[in-house]
Order: sequence, then C-alpha cells, then structure tokens
Amino acid sequence: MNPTAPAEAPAAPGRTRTPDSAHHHRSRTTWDEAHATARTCAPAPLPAVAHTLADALGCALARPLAALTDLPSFDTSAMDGWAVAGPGPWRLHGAGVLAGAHPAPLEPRTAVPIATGAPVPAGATAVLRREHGLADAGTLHLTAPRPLAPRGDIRPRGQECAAGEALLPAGTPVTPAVLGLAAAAGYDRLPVHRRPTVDVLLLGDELLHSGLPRAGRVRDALGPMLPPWLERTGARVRGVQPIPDELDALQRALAATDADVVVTTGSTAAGPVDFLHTALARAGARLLVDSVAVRPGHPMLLAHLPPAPDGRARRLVGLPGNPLAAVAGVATLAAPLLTRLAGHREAPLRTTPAAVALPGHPHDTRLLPVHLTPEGATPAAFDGPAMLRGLTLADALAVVPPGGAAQEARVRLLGVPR
Ligand SMILES: Nc1nc2c(c(=O)[nH]1)N[C@H]1C(S)=C(S)[C@@H](COP(=O)(O)OP(=O)(O)OC[C@H]3O[C@@H](n4cnc5c(N)ncnc54)[C@H](O)[C@@H]3O)O[C@H]1N2
Ligand code: MOO
Repeated sequence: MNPTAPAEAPAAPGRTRTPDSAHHHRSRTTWDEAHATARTCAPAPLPAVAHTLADALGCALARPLAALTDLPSFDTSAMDGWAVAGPGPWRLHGAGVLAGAHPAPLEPRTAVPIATGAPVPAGATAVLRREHGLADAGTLHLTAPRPLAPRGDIRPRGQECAAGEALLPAGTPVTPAVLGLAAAAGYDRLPVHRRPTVDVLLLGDELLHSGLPRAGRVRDALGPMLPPWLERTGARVRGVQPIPDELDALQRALAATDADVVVTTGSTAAGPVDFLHTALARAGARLLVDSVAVRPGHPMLLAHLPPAPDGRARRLVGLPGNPLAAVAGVATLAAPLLTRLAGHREAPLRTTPAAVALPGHPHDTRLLPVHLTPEGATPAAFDGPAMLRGLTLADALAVVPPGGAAQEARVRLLGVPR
C-alpha cells in the first residue's frame, strides 16, 4: 500500500459497502502511484536462462552481448572478381577461391578468381571486381578508370567487431535483427531473462466463446484480446480459463495455478457474484493496489500471492470486466509489471500535445483512446468503458489529468499494440 495514499479515500461514486460482503474498505490509489507500483513491486527481473535463438525472440538480454569472435573472422572478399597480389597486370593461376574455402597464399604479381564471401588468400593486396578487369590468355589486366585501392574490396577481419567487444547492452529486446547478429557472432543460445508465465482466468457466467451474443449473454472479448496483448510485453501466456461465478471455483483455480502472474477479468466490483476479493483474502493474497482513481477501470487491483512451492514470487492483476476498463488495467498494472519481470527497459512515457481539448473526469485520471495526428492527440469516438470500437482505431491511450487537458497541453501516452 502506498504510504501517501489517503487512509480515507472517497468512496467511488455509486459504490456502497454492504456489511455482509467481503468488501473491506478500498483505498483508492492515484493513477501515477498505481502505475509506479506495478513497475516497482518486483525488486528485480526474473533470473537469466539460456534460450535457443528461436526461443529468445521477444525476451530481454540478461547480460551484455559480447562478440565470441572477430567479425568478419577472416579477411573476406566483398566482390566477385579476382584476388590480386601487387600491381597488375597479373598472372592468373589457381581454380578460384569459393566461399568456405581455405586458399593457398598468393605469389606477388599473380591473381586468382575469388567469390564474394570467400577468404582472401594471404599475400593478396586487393580484390579486383569482375567488371574492372579482363582476363586474356592467362593474364589479368586492369580495365577500371582508376588504379586499384590498397586492400580495396577486402572486408578486413574485425571490421564490425573484435572478439570480446560488447555489441549490445543488457536489457536489449531480442528482435529478429538481434537474432541475426547473435548468430553471426557465434551464439547458439542467448542469456535472457525468463519470460513471466501468465494464466488468465475469465470470470463471468454470461460469457459465450463462440457465435452470436444471445439471451442476455455476451461474447468474451477478453479471452481473444489479452494473450497477444500481454505477450507483447514479453510474457508467456499459458492458458485462458473460463471460471464459473462461484467462490469455490475461483478459489480452486487460484490454488491450481503457479503462474508468475495471474490475470483475472471481471468480479472486481461489488456485484452479487463478485467473489474476487473474498477469494484473494482466502488465498492469502496481499493487496498492493485496490482500486485506482482512473476512468475507465477504477476497480482494477494488484496483489502479491503467496510464493510458489519453489519460492518464486507470484502476483495477481485483477482487471475489471468492462472491456475498455480491462484495457486500462492492462496499461496501468499488467503491462508495466510484466515488462519489469521480463527485464525490458522501462522508457519514460512518450508525450504529445493535445490537438484539441481532451475531456477528463472531474477528479480521476482518464485513459482516453486517441488518434495521433501531426497536430497531436485527438479523441477517438466510441470510448465507453464497455466499448472497444474506438480503441481499435486508436493509436494510443492518452493519460488525461483530472479536469481534462487544454488544447496544446502535453499529455503522456500509453502504447496500444498494433
Ligand atoms: N455499484 C457499483 N457497480 C459498479 C461499479 C461501482 O463502482 N459501483 N463500477 C463499475 C465499473 S467502473 C466497472 S469497470 C465494472 C467492473 O465490474 P467487474 O470487474 O466486477 O466485472 P463484471 O461485473 O464481471 O462485468 C462487468 C461488465 O463487463 C462484462 N464482461 C465481463 N467479462 C467480459 C469479457 N471477458 N468480455 C466481454 N465483456 C465482459 C460483463 O458482462 C459486464 O457487462 O463494474 C461496474 N459496476
Ligand atoms: O471504471 Mo469502469 O471501467 O468505467 O466501467
């Protein structure tokens, strides 16, 4: 709990405490405090593991990546042509040096055909590209307008890096380009932070998983949306499990998962079947954030779960059921927590001017789906808490302070996966 949070935060409008509910007093955290708590509640990223290159994609480097060899590791021909020794014309000899070959040394005033990527023979002073030379009766003549530059068209050993040189700092995200560089530099496995495992528990008997919404029931919008969203932060989502609206079922599901982070959806508020707080209390969870002064999504929560049998720390993010409110919970709590655990660097939030005045809540922060135009952020339509239509067209969520943002005021932005 944040020590600066007021002990007697005002109750959310419309929420009443019923004595028979397990809803203890919820002390609302400011949006900035909640966002910071999610980033700092884990004292360190998860430990390093050695992953194959393919498995390391999307992870963060746990150590600086040092070159295991000089690159290139031998003097390499940059062109198809001839390796030449000394000034021309040259006596041609040898069948030619292909990539992957071990060429014999070159005598002075001789030349040998060579392919791009082939090791340059010892004694060679340059590579003459094919279009700059003419082979005639065993003699090679220079036809280029200019003399041959010393070491021309030879990529010298170590040009890109020397063995042991740091190529990338710890924390660098492993992108496709990093996989290519790591392979070129001699790696079969990469030291990366272990990906946090996530189990998603979907609460709500009204949820349908296929077909048309019907008879008061709605399609589950979060099961399809959350796994790819959370995986973009570096997490590995192991499963999405619908849980019946019964306290026992939720308790059993919480007891059964050993994920690093459990993400629940729904049941955060005070409805008749909102069992999450009771189940968390019975599971021995410790709430760090228990509702946030943010719209949408104010009932979102973050808790420490008791450690796994192997000692791993475990945490739970409770996302509200309204889909855009759940997105607010991902952006505020789940994404920063998972980013931290996965060891990715936490860049300060980007900012942009408000292109028009951005509407806010009177006393809560508002997370507003916005389009980013050359003039700055403009609100997306269809931004109700139960709607996703505006979000799908939005470029980001703007963090709009209480009272709104005046035109040209700078607002912070939370990313939306594209
Ligand atoms: N008396 C009060 N009621 C509510 C308050 C409040 O302060 N006092 N807050 C409202 C706000 S804000 C939100 S957000 C919701 C949060 O509700 P829960 O987290 O308890 O979620 P549910 O009640 O289970 O569902 C709310 C809503 O979302 C729909 N839903 C749930 N899961 C999904 C899903 N996977 N896909 C699509 N839609 C989903 C569900 O059908 C409900 O319509 O509470 C308000 N109430
Ligand atoms: O805060 Mo709720 O998220 O508006 O529907």
